[in-house]
Amino acid sequence: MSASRSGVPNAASGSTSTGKKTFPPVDLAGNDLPPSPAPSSPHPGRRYNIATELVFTEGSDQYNASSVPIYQSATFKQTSGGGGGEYDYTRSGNPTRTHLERHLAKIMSAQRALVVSSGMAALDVITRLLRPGDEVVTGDDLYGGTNRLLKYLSTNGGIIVHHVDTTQPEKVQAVLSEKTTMVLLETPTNPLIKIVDIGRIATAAHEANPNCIVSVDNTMMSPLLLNPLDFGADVVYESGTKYLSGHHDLMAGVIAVNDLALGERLYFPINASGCGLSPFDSWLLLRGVKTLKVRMDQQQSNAQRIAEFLESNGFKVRYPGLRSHPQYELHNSMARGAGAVLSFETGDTVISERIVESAKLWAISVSFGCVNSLISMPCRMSHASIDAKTRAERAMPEDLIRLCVGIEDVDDLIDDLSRALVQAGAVNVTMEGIEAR
Ligand SMILES: Cc1ncc(COP(=O)(O)O)c(C=O)c1O
Ligand SMILES: N[C@@H](CCSC[C@H](N)C(=O)O)C(=O)O
Repeated sequence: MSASRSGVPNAASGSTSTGKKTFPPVDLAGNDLPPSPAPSSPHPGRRYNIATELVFTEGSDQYNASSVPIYQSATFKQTSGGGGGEYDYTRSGNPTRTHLERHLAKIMSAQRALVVSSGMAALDVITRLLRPGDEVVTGDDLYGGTNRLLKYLSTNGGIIVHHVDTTQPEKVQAVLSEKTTMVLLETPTNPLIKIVDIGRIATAAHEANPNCIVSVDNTMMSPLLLNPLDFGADVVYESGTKYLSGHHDLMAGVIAVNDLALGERLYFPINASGCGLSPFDSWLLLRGVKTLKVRMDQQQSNAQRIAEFLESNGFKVRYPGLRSHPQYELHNSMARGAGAVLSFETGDTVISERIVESAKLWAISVSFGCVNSLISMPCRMSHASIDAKTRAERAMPEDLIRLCVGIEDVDDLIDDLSRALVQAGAVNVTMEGIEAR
């Protein structure tokens, strides 16, 4: 059994073909290990189109169960006093979790995937690579919880965090230096739906410091629509609470890498702190992933119709599926779709509040990526942990409404939204229909 207890043996460290230094492997105590031979492919690799790969899993248990069992066991019997079992303890590794990790590695075109208890736990694990004095470069439009964790690390952990407009690579370039040990990107950003050129920023970051870890939060896209590792990212992570699971019945986080020694570094805090995903949630997530494509196809086509409906009625809509999005071309050069989250402004916070409260089919909830549609006001909900002064500095409109589109009948969703817009006084009703005030 490997040192990882998670199904993937240690890999050799050294330099990549781009000259980028990689991490040496570590043992269970976190000590550096001498390089070991690179393993043969740790996951079977992708052979079929994504819709097939999402549902096709290889390997099962000794009974060839069609649905991989939930190994609801904290501990595992060993073959001798010196250990010898493939698993010893679920905090360190569990067969249901391993099965999910191998499946996700394949889906994410990564050498290794790790699953943890939430998207924030994933970011927490990644930021444990940082040391006091390290510099992080990140965006000025970020999920509120990401902003909160980075603020905590800068206040209490001696980490210097630079928030810049990551849509402008020259602004990123201006703060990059050999002290930059991590770049954290979101694209599209939550909630302003700004697009970030992952390849350009990853290249600049690695030029500034070959050891810099470029990490991309892929929650808004899912591996179906974007593979940040293909554009030079070192680590991709996402909240499995969203599209991957799709039913808002679990919390999960996924981390994926191509550098196996880096993967082992990331596994260490998962085992040490115990944030690995539980067997039951691993099973639920594995089940959810299988329907990712059918859900996303429907959510995305609904989102496109709704974005067009709002735009054609005079609202300023932020959605990368609209040709009017200022970074439409950039987004489509990286991604295979626009996702199902869009935001729009009404020009009046009270009117926005009334719209949110008048909608019936749209639940007033945080989160996104689920089969049912949600409506929210980010400044008061998902991003309320960013103080009002910072929100204003970062030009986050207080009246912003975020729509997270589900798989319902799109005409029902549009009818409900139109009724809410009229009821809230957000539109003038004309002979032709409605138009933003
Ligand atoms: C873009 C983004 N990243 C990360 C997270 C964190 O995920 P989780 O809620 O699963 O911790 C969220 C939402 O919570 C998010 O919107
Ligand atoms: N009260 C929570 C808010 C979670 S927001 C969840 C999601 N990322 C979204 O953008 O809707 C908190 O403080 O973290």
